[in-house]
Amino acid sequence: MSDASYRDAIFSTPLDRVARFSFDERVVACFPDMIRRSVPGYGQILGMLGLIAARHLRHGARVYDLGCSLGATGLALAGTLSPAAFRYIGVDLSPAMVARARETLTEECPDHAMEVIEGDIRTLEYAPAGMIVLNFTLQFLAPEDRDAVIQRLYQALEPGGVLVLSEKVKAADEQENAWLVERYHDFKRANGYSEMEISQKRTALENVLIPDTLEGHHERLARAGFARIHTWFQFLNFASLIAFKDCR
Ligand SMILES: Nc1ncnc2c1ncn2[C@@H]1O[C@H](C[S@+](CC[C@H]([NH3+])C(=O)[O-])CC(=O)[O-])[C@@H](O)[C@H]1O
Ligand SMILES: O=C(O)C(=O)Cc1ccccc1
Repeated sequence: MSDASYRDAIFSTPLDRVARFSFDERVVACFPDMIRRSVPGYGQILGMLGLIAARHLRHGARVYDLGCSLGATGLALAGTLSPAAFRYIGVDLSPAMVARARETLTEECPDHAMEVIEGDIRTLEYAPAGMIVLNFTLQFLAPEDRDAVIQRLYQALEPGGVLVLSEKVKAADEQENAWLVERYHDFKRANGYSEMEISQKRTALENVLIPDTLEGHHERLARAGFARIHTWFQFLNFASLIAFKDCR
């Protein structure tokens, strides 16, 4: 079993051609370290998911975790909620991520109902769900696919259901955006990334991770039909929103 976790050194050596970033075996091996050192507030967002579910999830309802990577959301929920409280369904397109997530969740949460599906969140047939988590995944879809996905998720949610959407965001104001990006790079430096790692990662993510503005997210969620939308977390250019489907 390959449950070792390594320090992220993917962009630590000079590359003559920086390849597009992809979620392959090399990334899986260092993913927990990478996401913790690269996403301001990641641990706090995960910690709140269980508390949000405890308040808003119908007992026993399905929870989808879309772009689940190694199943961190599943682990966080299982750490807070009883086995009868929810059924977890993680979905990821990367076979390497799915294999590792299945191993971890089977081992760490033997009493909870934890399923991981290898699939594309754009085309998946969704069953009715009480909560859907999109943690840093929508940003990797082509911008023209994002409206349709959010509309499908709205349809899949039960009345009273919630969508939690966490994303890297951009500020509409150029100066504000530049300041946020510079401080984000300071954050990465403070977390041990070198200038070369920061700049090569930036190149690898160009045209792969395309951030929307917070206003853009609010507008898209409203267009899909969500009754109430709150930004409940922001740390530099990283934010999390919660959207409520009306009880009818
Ligand atoms: N169309 C798609 N369908 C399914 N999965 C996809 C698709 N496109 C990308 N992915 C998957 O979305 C995940 C994004 S990571 C999410 C972190 C996690 N949520 C976490 O809270 O730890 C964020 C990051 O690494 O920056 C990857 O595992 C991709 O394989
Ligand atoms: O490393 C970066 O520069 C990133 O933006 C990485 C990232 C962003 C959002 C979620 C996970 C990783």
